[in-house]
Amino acid sequence: MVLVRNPGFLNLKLSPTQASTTTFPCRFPIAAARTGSAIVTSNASNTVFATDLDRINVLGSGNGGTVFKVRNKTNSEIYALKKVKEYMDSAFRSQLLRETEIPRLVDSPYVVKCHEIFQNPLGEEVSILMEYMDLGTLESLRGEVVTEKQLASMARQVLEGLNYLHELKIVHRDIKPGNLLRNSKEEIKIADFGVSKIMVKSLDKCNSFTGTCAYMSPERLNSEADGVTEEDKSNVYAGDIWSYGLTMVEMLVGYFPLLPQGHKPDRATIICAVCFGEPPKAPEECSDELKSFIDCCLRKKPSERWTASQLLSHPFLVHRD
Ligand SMILES: Nc1ncnc2c1ncn2[C@@H]1O[C@H](COP(=O)(O)OP(=O)(O)OP(=O)(O)O)[C@@H](O)[C@H]1O
Repeated sequence: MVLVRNPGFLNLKLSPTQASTTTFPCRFPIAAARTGSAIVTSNASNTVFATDLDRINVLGSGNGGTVFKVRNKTNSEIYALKKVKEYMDSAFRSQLLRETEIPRLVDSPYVVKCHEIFQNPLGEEVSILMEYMDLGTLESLRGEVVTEKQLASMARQVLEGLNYLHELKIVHRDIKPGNLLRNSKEEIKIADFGVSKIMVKSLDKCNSFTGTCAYMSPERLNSEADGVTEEDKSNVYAGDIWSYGLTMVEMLVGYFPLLPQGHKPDRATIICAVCFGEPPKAPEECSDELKSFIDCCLRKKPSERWTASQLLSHPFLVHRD
């Protein structure tokens, strides 16, 4: 089946910086790799130096910083370089820790690769060199026709990435169309660990109100609600599955599915819709398998939601190989 999609993606953030097409030389005040404390980590076999990079244009910006398209002068390789915002307070330091700690652990074809992390000697300025995804985020798919086959391919790739992260005990906490990147090889990868958290010991601080609230699960938005148990609160991975399910429905219908199309979202309306409304469903004309798949992701009770690993063997994905 084919669904005709409409524009209307939810955007609860400020407009991104307009992309510039001007080429200008790299003038990062960041030290190159292997110069004392300058480099934090490297996953690549061929180290890239900050001074090798020419900025091409701005790809976008978010709460965490600005992302540039850059070229390595030595071999013409293209990358995305995220310049993390400069803060000198503890918020900056903890963001820095998250941004630099997690990419070091992650190596999956379904997660945007982090090649290098540059830091200046004082540590107050950090840039992350990433794999460049030439088609941008899933938000750019608005208005396009998405078949169930295409959706299954998209859904599987994101799920492989989530399953990988969850097995490493990493909760992403901000899955949404704007954090899923595409390239022209038809690959989709999870990006942006700005609010991720490694759950090595437990769940502790994962109940704080960070991330994009529109895609947050009911138990995260209102952990004090009747019926939310301690077990529910501790099942933090299920929160990613809710956000994922919502994102997949949005890909199908073309607008944020918890509100009527064209409705301007505000925090209070979203919280009411998530916590007191019925979970969104796949449209009536979809196959039973797709309807069931969405239902398994969007159960209000976290313990009833399927895990990433269970969803990977759901008939909606299995029967579309
Ligand atoms: N690896 C990449 N390749 C290509 N474009 C990218 C890459 N990473 C980010 N971008 C672009 O840069 C934009 C900003 O990314 P960034 O991670 O800073 O913020 P965000 O995820 O949009 O917002 P926030 O951090 O507030 O959630 C993205 O929306 C995307 O268009």
